[in-house]
Amino acid sequence: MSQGEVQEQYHQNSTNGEIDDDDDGFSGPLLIERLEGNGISSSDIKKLKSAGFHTIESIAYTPKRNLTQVKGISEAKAEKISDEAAKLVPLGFTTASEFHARRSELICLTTGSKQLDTLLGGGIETGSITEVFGEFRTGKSQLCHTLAVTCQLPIDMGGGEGKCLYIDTEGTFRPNRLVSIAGRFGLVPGDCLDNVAYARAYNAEHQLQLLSLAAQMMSESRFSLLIVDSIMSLYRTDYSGRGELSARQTHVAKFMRTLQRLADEFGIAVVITNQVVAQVDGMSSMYNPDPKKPIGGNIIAHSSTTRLSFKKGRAETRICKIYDSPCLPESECVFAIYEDGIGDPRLEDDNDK
Ligand SMILES: Nc1ncnc2c1ncn2[C@@H]1O[C@H](COP(=O)(O)OP(=O)(O)OP(=O)(O)O)[C@@H](O)[C@H]1O
Repeated sequence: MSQGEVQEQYHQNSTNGEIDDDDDGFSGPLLIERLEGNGISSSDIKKLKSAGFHTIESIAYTPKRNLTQVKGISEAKAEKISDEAAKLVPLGFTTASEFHARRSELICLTTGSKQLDTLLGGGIETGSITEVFGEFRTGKSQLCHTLAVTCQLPIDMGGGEGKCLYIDTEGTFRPNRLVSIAGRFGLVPGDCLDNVAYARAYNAEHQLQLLSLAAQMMSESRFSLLIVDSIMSLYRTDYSGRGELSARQTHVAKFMRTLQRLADEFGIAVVITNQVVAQVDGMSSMYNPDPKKPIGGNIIAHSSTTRLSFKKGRAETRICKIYDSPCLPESECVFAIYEDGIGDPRLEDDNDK
């Protein structure tokens, strides 16, 4: 099946699903078609769309010189398009109180664990990137599966009333996990699966291309979550050695910037998982007997808004520590992995002690 066919199939399936795109409460992004007129033709719109620009926000957040790189868009045209977008998307200063009011309306997606939600100040924040890193079996993918379900819930149940886009780079996505989790939250398993758009990424270039497709799908349907599980694994195999490090980091930076743009443009939550490596510098091993750090260097560190460290606890319990956040203290909590998803440690686990 071609990419176009896959997408069409997805749309056909999703029309029967639970998420209602015509919901009155949905104030989505401004579709790029609204720019037509004032010297901007439908053929210009078509060119921009084929270059991955589907919303006026995406134009407003992009430097003019990037628009001139779109095939068939001249410098003068890029100027015009950019100016028109700037008229519709606020790009100037706002008061802190206005910004505060806007932030207080931010939706958080429930993780399935009350303790974890409390640690995170309500759950996984929409409009920003949350990175979850840890060793294997620490529950990173299990959290992703749980969020792929909870993001579909009504807002008053801790959801985002939107679909989920799931980019899987390691082949660890298991739809049967969604079925088990859907039951716990009272969702119809079939609908729940239809509301998750899944793509397996096969190389770093493909991983980036999938984001263009994601932008198009988000402009056509209501999504509340984008997952990349895991962010660096294809880079580790596609780029090897010190000699390719700079090229790798440039590509990672582009990927992260595109993720942030999608978060800003569509107000979705972006969740990425990351692997860890042993930290070898002397100071860290002096205070920590088993020091591990997430991979991807400063690029990942600076472009993830919230960074969470997962560690294994006893049996099915896991520990989440806030590693970096613009507004949360460095505290931690215990959660657990169950057949029906992430949750708070249950009483019988305490009795085992
Ligand atoms: N159906 C289930 N019920 C309960 N626990 C489960 C279930 N499926 C998986 N787990 C537990 O989840 C853990 C694996 O978590 P997860 O797949 O999220 O690891 P990860 O952190 O993503 O690791 P990796 O880096 O290897 O992908 C295992 O300990 C496993 O026992």
